[in-house]
Amino acid sequence: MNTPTTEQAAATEAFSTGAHLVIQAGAGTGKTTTLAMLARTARRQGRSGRYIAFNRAVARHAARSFPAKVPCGTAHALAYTAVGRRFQARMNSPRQAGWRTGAALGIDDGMRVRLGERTLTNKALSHTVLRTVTRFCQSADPEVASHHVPPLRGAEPAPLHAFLAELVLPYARKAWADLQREDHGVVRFEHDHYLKMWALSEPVIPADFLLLDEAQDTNPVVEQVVTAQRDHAQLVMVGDSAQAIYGWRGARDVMTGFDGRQLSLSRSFRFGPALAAEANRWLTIIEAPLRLTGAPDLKTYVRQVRAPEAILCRTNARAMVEVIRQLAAGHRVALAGGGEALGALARAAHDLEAGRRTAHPELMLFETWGELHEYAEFDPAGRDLLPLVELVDEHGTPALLRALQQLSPEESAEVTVSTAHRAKGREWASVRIADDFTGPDDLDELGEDGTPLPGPIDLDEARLAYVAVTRARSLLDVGGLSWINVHPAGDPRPGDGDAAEQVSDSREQPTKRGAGKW
Ligand SMILES: Nc1ncnc2c1ncn2[C@@H]1O[C@H](COP(=O)(O)OP(=O)(O)OP(=O)(O)O)[C@@H](O)[C@H]1O
Repeated sequence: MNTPTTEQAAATEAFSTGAHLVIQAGAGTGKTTTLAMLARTARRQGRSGRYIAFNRAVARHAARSFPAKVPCGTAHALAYTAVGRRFQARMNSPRQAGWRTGAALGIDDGMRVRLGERTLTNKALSHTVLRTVTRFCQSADPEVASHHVPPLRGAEPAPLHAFLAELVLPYARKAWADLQREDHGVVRFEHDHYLKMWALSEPVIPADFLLLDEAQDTNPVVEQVVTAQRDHAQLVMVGDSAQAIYGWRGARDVMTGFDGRQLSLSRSFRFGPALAAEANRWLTIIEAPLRLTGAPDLKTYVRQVRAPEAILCRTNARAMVEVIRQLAAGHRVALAGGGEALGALARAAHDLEAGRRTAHPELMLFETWGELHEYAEFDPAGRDLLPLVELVDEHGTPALLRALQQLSPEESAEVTVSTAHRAKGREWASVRIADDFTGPDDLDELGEDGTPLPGPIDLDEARLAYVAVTRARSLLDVGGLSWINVHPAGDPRPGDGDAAEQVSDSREQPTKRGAGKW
């Protein structure tokens, strides 16, 4: 058993008082070990409770170090026991195309509606109806409403979206009503559906304490259920606000603003002081309350790495380029999360190039490759698709599909390519940051030396950079993030007002480069 650090001892001590807690656990600081310490303390006090994670893999990892009597599971598992099991028969129904579900809900097969410059087909409408229900299920709202209707690529302007919402809502409400039937229905029953039904039933979780992991990226529906327990259960929100990178998907950082005693874990067990210093530059930019301390006995070098174990990219398109390069160099390559999503996009691009509409949910409003090209190049809403469009233009879809077929499983790969988003929660001995983590554009102003001043750093980009650099144990090649070495905010001195002005919060202004999905 590990001897607790001062911070771990302080967390255990605070936990034993029964107070609500927020534990900011920096990257690699032994979060699970600490939570298991809390769980053991509770057992000694004769208190019962549970650990809640956002996915099963994380819950299983925690269960390995937790006392047997403290269950580790997901919010979905709790909801399944309470509500979901009643819908078992519906969950096993075969998958069917969205347009068939749409037809069963009354969407006419031949339906075509003009949406600005684009045409909404029955397929696109059906898909949007189902996405609307999912978004409602992930929200804390009591009813399906127009803000749950997802923005459609190519039809983002507000009047078009309002028109779309009017079309979608009656079908979405019908779909939600259909889902209430336990025995059979026309909409395929998914896990998010019973989670929402459970949340709407205002459940009381019988527990003296609840440990919510990854609390910096919590769905509003889970946040609502967990925070509603605060009068009878001790709540412990654990995670790292500096790693909140799913805000664009509707996740919320429940830790910031939660009324509880604030604690932190800052001593890294993953890497040494040199990497901690690199991570701290980003934490300073984010204005996080936490600064990491590297493990003195671990040597981590920050320098160029020729053959890293992992290459972390900002976009999926760049990940694809890295896969092609590594294959060309004769390496066995894995793509974290597999190649399915990119394969679907490559096939969609292929359809559009052939002048056919695609069934890909993101690109359903486009009729030709040229249309998508124009959207990505000239519409600010489509700008994040530009890397993908350029990738297809440069390599061609057959080459992309061929490369995806040559992927190896991670266990046997020499190098794993991943997006920074997918790399969250993971670690490798050596990591290189890919070149698509470019710095902010220069301002129009010139500095004293006559060169253009660099623009402010987007805070969402800085959080992603922090996640990326903290994945390495022994070697980090900062690669595409090297621009931080010459940016005024890269090494701010205490009280350096100019440097503090060199950051911008994308919660206030939309990010220039989109959410970083593609
Ligand atoms: N007090 C301690 N003394 C020595 N080693 C420790 C201590 N606390 C945690 N560790 C070690 O740190 C490593 C990471 O811990 P753990 O598995 O709890 O982290 P995690 O929750 O998986 O990851 P992260 O901290 O990155 O979120 C483990 O090898 C663990 O044994």
